[in-house]
Amino acid sequence: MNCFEIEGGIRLNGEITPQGAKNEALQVICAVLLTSEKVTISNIPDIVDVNNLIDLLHVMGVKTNRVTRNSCEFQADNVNLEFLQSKEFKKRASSLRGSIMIMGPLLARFGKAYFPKPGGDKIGRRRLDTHFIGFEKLGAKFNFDAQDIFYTVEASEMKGTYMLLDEASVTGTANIVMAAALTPGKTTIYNAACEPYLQQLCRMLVSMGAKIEGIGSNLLHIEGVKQMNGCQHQILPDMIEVGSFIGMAAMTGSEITIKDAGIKHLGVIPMAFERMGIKMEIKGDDIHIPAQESYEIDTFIDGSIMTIADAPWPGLTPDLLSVFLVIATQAKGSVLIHQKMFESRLFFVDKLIDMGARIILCDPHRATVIGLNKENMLRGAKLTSPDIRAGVALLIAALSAKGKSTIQNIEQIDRGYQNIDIRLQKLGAKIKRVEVH
Ligand SMILES: CC(=O)N[C@H]1[C@@H](OP(=O)(O)OP(=O)(O)OC[C@H]2O[C@@H](n3ccc(=O)[nH]c3=O)[C@H](O)[C@@H]2O)O[C@H](CO)[C@@H](O)[C@@H]1O
Ligand SMILES: C=C(OP(=O)(O)O)C(=O)O
Repeated sequence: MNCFEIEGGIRLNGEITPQGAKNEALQVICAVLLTSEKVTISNIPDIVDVNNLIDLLHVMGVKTNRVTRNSCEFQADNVNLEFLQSKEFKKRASSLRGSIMIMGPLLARFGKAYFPKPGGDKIGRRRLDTHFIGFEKLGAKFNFDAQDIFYTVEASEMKGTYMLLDEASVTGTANIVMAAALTPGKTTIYNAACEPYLQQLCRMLVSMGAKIEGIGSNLLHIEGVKQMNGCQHQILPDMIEVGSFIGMAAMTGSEITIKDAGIKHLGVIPMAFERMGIKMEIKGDDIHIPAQESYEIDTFIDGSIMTIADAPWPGLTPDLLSVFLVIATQAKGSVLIHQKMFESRLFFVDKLIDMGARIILCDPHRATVIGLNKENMLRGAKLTSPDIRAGVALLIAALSAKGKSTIQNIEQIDRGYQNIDIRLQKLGAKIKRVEVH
């Protein structure tokens, strides 16, 4: 297990380019299973989760050719379905969450799909009902082996239908869309998730020959096709990285330019940071964050305390709430952070409190933060990263804090942020990766 050692309180300066989006990469890489033809994907982030997924496809028999570290050719013309029952499959597939999205393509193309307990962040209950109810609506038979925690779907015949999803699940929608793309007849999905990840997946599927209408909305119409062809696809910049860098600049009082940020795909993210008092200038597709001595959290129009809450797209992504929480600790003013979707994502506030932050954890979903207005710096501390986004929030806290911090369990951060230490060093951060034996 490695850890980061960080000497905090240093202003950063310079340019940083976001990696390709982790959550889009996981979707579009699973989509290569829909065709026997070659699919080339570029701007793939070189991160643990994505590399594990590529390795999983490879051992399933998909030809993978890494043209560069960030682009890869895939050809799923000889998928080994027997492997899906093996111990090795279970081990590899459960090392991440996104691999659940191999199920939709496998079901539609081969009539069966299996999956063990998915991995990913332990941030509360993360049910998969939406995925399987959707598959069942398309005609699949579902079985759950509770002893082994093993999910099976099989179908001899599937047919398009209307379905209203019980919740706008991101990976659930992706799975159902991919299955419907190759299912005869018309499928209508209402209450579909429509994050940029899904919009990108749908655009990719269309370029593979799928017939999809309503992309970007919560009402998708899919006319199943018999087969799909190869394509080339480029992954968007990672909006969660963009948000993390905006927060990092504000918290450390640094002047940073985020290059090629994919601004038109950021939705309400820039607006939400502006309501936290953070100044930003948009220059073409770059975001320039000037050095700010302080930033003041807005109130609502009636003067009541601001709430930053997550919601399915086009609402604010839950994956940035930990970053909003951490930057609020040094803002002027107060804010209620309301993490509606996940029930165990806010417990890391204990660590921020140890560092000197003023936070009241009201319940597992809500934390009130009373900003210190940079009058008292946070103190360096020994920290452990409980999940990917809390990990990056603690990293931001450590960069801004007085003195030295260590962050353990950085595998969580590496799961989603490409060479983060090296990229931050280029901005002047004193961050060192230390191998712990
Ligand atoms: C690999 C991947 O892409 N992971 C993302 C994906 O996970 P994932 O697809 O697993 O998350 P889901 O969208 O299924 O659900 C996330 C959580 O929100 C709840 N929920 C969801 C929709 C809704 O309308 N109401 C509601 O309460 C669910 O019960 C669950 O607890 O989407 C999440 C929500 O954006 C992100 O945090 C994850 O980073
Ligand atoms: C929760 C996340 O990832 P995963 O769904 O892979 O656990 C995330 O990216 O913030």
